[in-house]
Amino acid sequence: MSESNEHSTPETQTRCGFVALIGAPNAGKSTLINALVESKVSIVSHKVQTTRMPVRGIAIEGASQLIFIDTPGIFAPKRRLDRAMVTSAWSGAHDADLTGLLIDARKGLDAENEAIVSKLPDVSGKKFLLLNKVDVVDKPALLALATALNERAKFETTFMISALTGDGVADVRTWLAGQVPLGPWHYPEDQISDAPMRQLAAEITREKLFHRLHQELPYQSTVETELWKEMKDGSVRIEQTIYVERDSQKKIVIGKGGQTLKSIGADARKEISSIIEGPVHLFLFVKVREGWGDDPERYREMGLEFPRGDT
Ligand SMILES: Nc1nc2c(ncn2[C@@H]2O[C@H](COP(=O)(O)OP(=O)(O)OP(=O)(O)O)[C@@H](O)[C@H]2O)c(=O)[nH]1
Repeated sequence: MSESNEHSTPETQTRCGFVALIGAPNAGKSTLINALVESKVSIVSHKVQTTRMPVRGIAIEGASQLIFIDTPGIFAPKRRLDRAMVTSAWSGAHDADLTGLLIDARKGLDAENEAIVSKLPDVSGKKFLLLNKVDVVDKPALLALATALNERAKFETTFMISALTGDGVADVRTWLAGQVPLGPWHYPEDQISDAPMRQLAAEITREKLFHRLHQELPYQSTVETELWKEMKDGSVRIEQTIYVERDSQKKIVIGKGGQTLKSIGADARKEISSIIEGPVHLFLFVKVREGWGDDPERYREMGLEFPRGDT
């Protein structure tokens, strides 16, 4: 295909970007991300409440790093919680460099998809169209659907794929690799496979921390996973640091005789262990980091904020 010479990009010309996939529930987002990322991480994350895990998977294609943002399925919200989920899906798209609209080609342009398409102009980055499940839809219907959708919104390109069989998925990855902005990779190569899990584990510990101490800690206190190591016996050793702003907060987190930290650790360990379905050894450290809140790179690593695609 036309973009294939992208592979000859010199090593220094790395690219990196955030890609959001949006679509109605059951359009096949999880299946597609699994196929794009080829890692067990996205399978695990399917079981986890989505908003906790902004980064769903990372793929490398040539000199490009593609970071897939998780978004919940978009549907017509009836309840308040539904509305929050849908808002979160759209905000994922607003933060991404590229947004792919995934359509279940069997369903075509039904009311649900019409509603999503009508909101697409509000998304600022580049948009592309993915007609999924081509394994079960005949060609004339696909072409008609592609035409109808392209008349309603501006897409850079249209892919016809089967996330299930993998048909056409490599073309999507190659195209994305050429589209994401020039820039350094956000994740070091040796952390790619477990970066989303590190982030999720940090988010879980952070949640337990605030559950215990929400009145005593400033919201900015945060957690980083420094080590994620799969051991020979099948267990995972995780080392995390809780960063606070002042010595007095450090004392609060540790608690009398270390009791508070111990119970936060026990809660977090239990939950991480149930998600990865295996034993976890969790080690928590508490450090004072002054002025850490000014460091946007740190925010990013922790998944608290997405960089905007304005490079
Ligand atoms: N025939 C066929 N089925 C597919 C394809 N892609 C996904 N599916 C099936 O469609 C169903 C929904 O797929 P998911 O990947 O879970 O969909 P999702 O969009 O992540 O769903 P939510 O998490 O609810 O938003 C599953 O039963 C998949 O096996 C495809 O290309 N062809």
